[in-house]
Amino acid sequence: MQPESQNATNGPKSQLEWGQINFLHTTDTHGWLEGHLKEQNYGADWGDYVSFVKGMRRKSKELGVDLLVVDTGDLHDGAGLSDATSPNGAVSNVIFEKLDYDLLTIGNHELYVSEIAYETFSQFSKFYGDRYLTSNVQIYNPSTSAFEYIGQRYRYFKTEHGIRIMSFGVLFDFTGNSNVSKITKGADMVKEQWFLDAVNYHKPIDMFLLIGHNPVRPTGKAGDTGTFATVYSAIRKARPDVPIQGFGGHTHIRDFFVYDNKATALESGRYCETLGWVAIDGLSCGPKSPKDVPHPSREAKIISNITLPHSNTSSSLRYARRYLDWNRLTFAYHASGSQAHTVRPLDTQAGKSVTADITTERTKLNLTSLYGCAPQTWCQTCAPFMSAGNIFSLLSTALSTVVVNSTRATTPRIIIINTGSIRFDLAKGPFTYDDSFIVSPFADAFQFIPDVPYAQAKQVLGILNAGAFQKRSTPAPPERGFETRDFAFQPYILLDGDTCVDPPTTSPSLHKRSGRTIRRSTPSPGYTTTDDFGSDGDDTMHARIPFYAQPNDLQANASFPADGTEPETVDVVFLDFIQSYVIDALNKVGGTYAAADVSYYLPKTFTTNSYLPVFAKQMWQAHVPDCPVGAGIGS
Ligand SMILES: Nc1ccn([C@@H]2O[C@H](COP(=O)(O)O)[C@@H](O)[C@H]2O)c(=O)n1
Ligand SMILES: [Zn+2]
Ligand SMILES: [Zn+2]
Repeated sequence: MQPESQNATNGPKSQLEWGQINFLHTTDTHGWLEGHLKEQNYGADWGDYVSFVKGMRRKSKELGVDLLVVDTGDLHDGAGLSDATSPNGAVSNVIFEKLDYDLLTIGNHELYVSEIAYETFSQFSKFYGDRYLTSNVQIYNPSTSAFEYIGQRYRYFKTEHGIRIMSFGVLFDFTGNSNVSKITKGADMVKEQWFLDAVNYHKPIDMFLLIGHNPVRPTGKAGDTGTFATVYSAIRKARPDVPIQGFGGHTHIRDFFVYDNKATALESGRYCETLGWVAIDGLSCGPKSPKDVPHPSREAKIISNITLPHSNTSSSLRYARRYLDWNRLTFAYHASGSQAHTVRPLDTQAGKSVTADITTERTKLNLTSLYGCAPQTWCQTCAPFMSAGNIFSLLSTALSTVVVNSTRATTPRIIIINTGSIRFDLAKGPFTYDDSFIVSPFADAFQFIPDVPYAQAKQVLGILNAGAFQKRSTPAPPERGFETRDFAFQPYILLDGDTCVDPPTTSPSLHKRSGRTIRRSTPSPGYTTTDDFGSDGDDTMHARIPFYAQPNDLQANASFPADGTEPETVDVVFLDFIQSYVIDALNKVGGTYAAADVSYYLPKTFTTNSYLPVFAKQMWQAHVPDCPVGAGIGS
């Protein structure tokens, strides 16, 4: 938890619009429940969010409207709190569960590892009961010897104010799951009898809620694994006029897509940086539109040139969408009424106790244990691939230095990793046990094929990088839904004693309200989103950060001949996660390799999470500015 007063240069631009029904949406939290300790703009923790939701539920009650809180999956792989335990999520899921979600669904990160999939089935899914939707995801249950849905296929329910909702939770066409689960492709699921029956339910449906770990924007290209358009189309064909509201995820971006004049979908970023907000008015049922607050005013108009079935009748629905930055200033401003006359404290007992739990668990897990002090910041996408500030230039050195099998140390080797194994920027200053998960969380191990003719080996990287959608790394900026985020760990400028949570003005630089004065500097770098409603969705205005697309894979070389000549043969070292792609690539250029030719280059316990700590301990022990003086170096 970071104090809201420290974040006064940027803040919410105005009150949220409230409609008859309203939604808060998280997705791809990936274990970031401690918040961003190095970026104050995303510095709230899960306890702050618990308090915020409480405040928003109270506000919705006072306004006499509905508020639903939704999450769309990917709970692990990205921070120490979720990944330093075995299995991942043993601690973080319990903290996550402090939030009384109305609807949730599963992400692909709940399905890579069988143990985690079973934990999700037996614990997480049971905790949320009929609110956990997995319309197309089943798991093998050894005690019944049958595949069973991990959660519910659908949920029909009535909101507090009487809106009758049919909801589904649909995972994209994911194929990287372990063999204990089964994912039904979206195109097949929509033909299943249970789905058709649910769409044509025997009781009235006022709104469909389509949640899913699934991008909201169809690419329109062959091989699109996103299936929201397929499910939307199936519902729309059967129910031409019923509103459909979607909440998606997986591509880690802020986005809002209009399917037709009664159907839209929101995607709310990643890593507890973004909290999504949607408000809808104009429903012919449910509560009255609330008084004394701004209302949703936008009609949904199709922007995309992708042809999908659409409603042919006019619509009375009006929408608002907003992307909130995940910090206490934002939470206090929107939930506790600081923009109105009554200012209430943000914190609740429950929220404070969650914050305390997070602190205790972080200590128990030793997450602040220090490996070394990074001399600079390296980012994923703010600088061109392999340039000085780009993380892959650092990793290329780190891989060459520490990924070495002592029995083959003098044998030339190429080391290939998928850039998607890197999940976040590496910040200047302390590089801790926690940071090792933040930057590279996976337990992917290094395998190799020995003595491959270099003539073949040197072509592998090009083939992988030219390959269609080999493994997603950083999402390429789409035509819309493109955003950037704050990488620079910018300090926020404060005035002495400034504790105000008033909204900022864009100009002039001095803002006067309630007798308090705040100096506003230029916006800090952060998300600058454009979606189907335009460029006004970000709750806090930021300066744009450059974005450079990165290739699928990175190659590092080591022990090559000192005279610059090409070796005859090399060891081809790669992550087990991309084994099949590397074998296919080698076989495309004359190789005849199979999985039987592959063995572990280093012990299986030396993973993508291991090499940076080893490198940091070797290279970053000297004191650099910004590192805590006297902090112990972790082992
Ligand atoms: N063992 C793993 C698992 C996943 N990845 C990378 O993560 C990407 C998926 O992440 P999302 O949050 O977008 O679902 C996947 O495409 C891989 O790049 C990995 O490297 N190792
Ligand atoms: Zn994700
Ligand atoms: Zn995902």
